[in-house]
Amino acid sequence: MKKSMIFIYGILAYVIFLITFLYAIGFVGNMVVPKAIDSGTELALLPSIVINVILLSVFALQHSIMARPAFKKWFTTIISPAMERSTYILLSSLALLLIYWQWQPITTIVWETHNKISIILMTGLFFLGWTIVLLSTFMINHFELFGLAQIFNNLKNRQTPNPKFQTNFLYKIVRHPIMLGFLIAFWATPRMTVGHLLFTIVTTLYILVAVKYLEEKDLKKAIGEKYETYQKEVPMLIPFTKSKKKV
Ligand SMILES: C[S@@+](CC[C@H](N)C(=O)[O-])C[C@H]1O[C@@H](n2cnc3c(N)ncnc32)[C@H](O)[C@@H]1O
Repeated sequence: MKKSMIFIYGILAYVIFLITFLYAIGFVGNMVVPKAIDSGTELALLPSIVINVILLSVFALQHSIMARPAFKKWFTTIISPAMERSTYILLSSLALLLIYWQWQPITTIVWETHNKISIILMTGLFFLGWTIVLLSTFMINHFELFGLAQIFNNLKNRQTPNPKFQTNFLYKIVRHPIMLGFLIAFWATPRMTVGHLLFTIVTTLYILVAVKYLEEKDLKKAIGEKYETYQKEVPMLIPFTKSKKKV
């Protein structure tokens, strides 16, 4: 494909990702967007659970399979390496849009607070979580993470350097601040329904498994001893739970 076409494709993929990311805040927070986690007509409990778990599994499978080095190696034999990351974020965004579209609300309340201070605290934590997610992408490399560096370098006939292993800012406090941000944003709510809780439990389990058994395995293989030292010194997700000096 022509370099200019790849560039336009990558920009489009990034714009779709940005819209999907912003929609996620409204979807999980039950605010602003037309279809949120607790809105819509309710089905019976069992079909709702089955549909929702299938939707989350589609995202988890797409996200995990396409992120593995072996898959990327094969995939870049059929598409330009410059398009690989953009395609990954585009398909992740489509999987998320499918969740927003087909999500079945289950609105039985698990917890709810009417206390003003608790509502402010929970809502503040919710936005803090999303802020941590966004800021952390810049701490590793936002432009490389979302394919923009790859399409720009390709357009300019330049090689994109291999991603750098980062241990700066929030990456000094936990090894996975992006995932920590998501966990905070998903759990912190003044009004938790069964549907929201199902979403939160499944995504929490997915994050724990994907980070520990997939991402860290690949990072250890790629970075080696330096990553093992990082694992010993910096906690995975819960800040200040390791006594050793930080890297
Ligand atoms: C969606 S990001 C999530 C990063 C990390 N798990 C987090 O929660 O902050 C996934 C990409 O980040 C990369 N990555 C993870 N830790 C990194 C680090 N410390 N420095 C640079 N890249 C990292 C992984 O190789 C993967 O390509």
